[in-house]
Amino acid sequence: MRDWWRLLGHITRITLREGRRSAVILAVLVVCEAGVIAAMGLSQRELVDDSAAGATGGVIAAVVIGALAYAVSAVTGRVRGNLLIYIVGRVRGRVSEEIQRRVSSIPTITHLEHAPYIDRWNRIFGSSQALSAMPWSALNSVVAVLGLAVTVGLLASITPVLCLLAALGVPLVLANRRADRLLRDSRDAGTELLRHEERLHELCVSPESAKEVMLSAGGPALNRRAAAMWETAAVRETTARLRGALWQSTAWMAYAAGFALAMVVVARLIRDDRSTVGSAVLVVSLATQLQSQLRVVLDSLTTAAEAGQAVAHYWWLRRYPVDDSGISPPSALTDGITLRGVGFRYPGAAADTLHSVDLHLAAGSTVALVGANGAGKSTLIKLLTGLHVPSAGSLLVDGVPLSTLSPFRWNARLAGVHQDFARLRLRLRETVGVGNIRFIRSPTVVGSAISQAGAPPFAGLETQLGAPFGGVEPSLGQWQRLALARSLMREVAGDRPPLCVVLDEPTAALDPLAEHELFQLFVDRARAARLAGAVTVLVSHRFTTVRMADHIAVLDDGRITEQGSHPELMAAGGQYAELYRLQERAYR
Ligand SMILES: Nc1ncnc2c1ncn2[C@@H]1O[C@H](COP(=O)(O)OP(=O)(O)OP(=O)(O)O)[C@@H](O)[C@H]1O
Repeated sequence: MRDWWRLLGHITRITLREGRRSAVILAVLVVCEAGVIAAMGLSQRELVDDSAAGATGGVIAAVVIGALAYAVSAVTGRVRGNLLIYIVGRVRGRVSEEIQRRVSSIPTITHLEHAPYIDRWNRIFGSSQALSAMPWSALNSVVAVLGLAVTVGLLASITPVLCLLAALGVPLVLANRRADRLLRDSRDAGTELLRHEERLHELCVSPESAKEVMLSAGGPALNRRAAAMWETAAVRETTARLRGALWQSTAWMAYAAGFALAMVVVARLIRDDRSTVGSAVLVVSLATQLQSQLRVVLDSLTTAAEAGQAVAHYWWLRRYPVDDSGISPPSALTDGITLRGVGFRYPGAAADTLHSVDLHLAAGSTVALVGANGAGKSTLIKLLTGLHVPSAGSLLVDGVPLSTLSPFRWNARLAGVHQDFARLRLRLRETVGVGNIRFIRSPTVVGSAISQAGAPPFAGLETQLGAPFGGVEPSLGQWQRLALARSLMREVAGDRPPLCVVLDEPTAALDPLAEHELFQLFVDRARAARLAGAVTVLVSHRFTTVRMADHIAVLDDGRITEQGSHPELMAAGGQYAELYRLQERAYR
């Protein structure tokens, strides 16, 4: 509950910052609207009773109050709705920005790769509306409860038994909510089916997959499956609608019966001279408003509760460790990077991916990681770059644990390309320039990075990339060169040289000659950067490239089985030598 209040305070402060005057007007309107219902009912009662008694002054006063109440109701309803959309929209923008900023400032990628975390983000983003509306749902709840209390008080003032009418409004509102919930649940349950249905259709129309679908002649079967899924979801939704309508009709019948009984009670009171015709009018007026008042109370309580659920996720995010208090990495490596007994298990995985890895990446050297698919090479790269944190052992940078370095300052001293490089379909200048955002507008720096990576210049730096955006669609190899160019941006711009360059199959999509040239380029750079002691870590399945490395580590099922220089490993005659000879024979 403390978290709820703290968040309410936080969102209220954002609301006041975003539009203090609009917020104050809205708050006044919300409070005014609560009094309007009672004023309208009372003015109608006075109008009828004073007309019957021939009290002209009373009639005029009732007409003026009634007219004012109607006018306020009409104006406030419209203005209030628009103001609420405006204010909550602005606050939502700020809240979403804050959430995005926090998510992107987490230095590791664990939270982006694993289902429980991803579900949390989705829930936090999904509830940004409820969070932004928190001050209003809280105020609405308080005002609606007060308004309801006034209505019930007025009914009780005629005769206490009429309070039961308010009680009959509750099933009505609950039935409406149940109908909404049934519909929502059916849609939630259908979401997965519809997502599959959409994916199946996408398979048939997206250029990448359509080729395979055509080859396998599987199009009609996929379409049939997709249609069946859509139908199942549609039937579920229709059934939910019918069930909801049944609940609503039953509750309306009960409310209508209660209303009729209330009118009988009032009629008897009038007959016995214990009440007036005006009171009957008041009952009709209040009874018609009661249901909407109850709905507002329950709706605002629901919104507050929804926000309450989001509160827990929100504070979880706020408390997620984003620690940048660590020390700076050294300006140059003298010893290198050492892995001591490093183990790693992905969150939620049943087994470790890396087991007791001992490896020394000497300053200024080039180290190649080789091994079968799934051996753990990319995972090791992710640990070196701080994208994941080892589950066991230690990773030392010049003898200092990586965990004690500032993750952001360590990031700033990394360069390279990951296996799953991004295809940024922007303008060529931006696609490459994001590698060093300060120089994204510099044609000299961007142009130089492009030419050093041997990436195509296309029709100039402002060329739009990506066929879906009406631009040029680079080939896979060209995309990979663009990723390489991106990774060169920091160095080309003259930033501090990297301490660690990771190249995870950076040239898998390149032809062998291009791969050889590019790797040579990176090796030369690494040698040139020897002063900074940069370590270059390369993952490749091509042994002609791998043999150029100073040190080679062979990974098998998350363990290092062999390591040494190319001649040493060849002389040892182990797995490396066998694989090397196999590839050599294949290329002969
Ligand atoms: N995000 C992840 N969550 C859970 N398990 C993962 C994740 N990424 C990789 N793995 C698992 O870790 C193991 C090692 O994967 P990794 O990508 O490091 O292998 P690799 O040696 O680089 O393979 P390849 O040569 O195919 O690129 C695999 O069994 C893989 O299924």
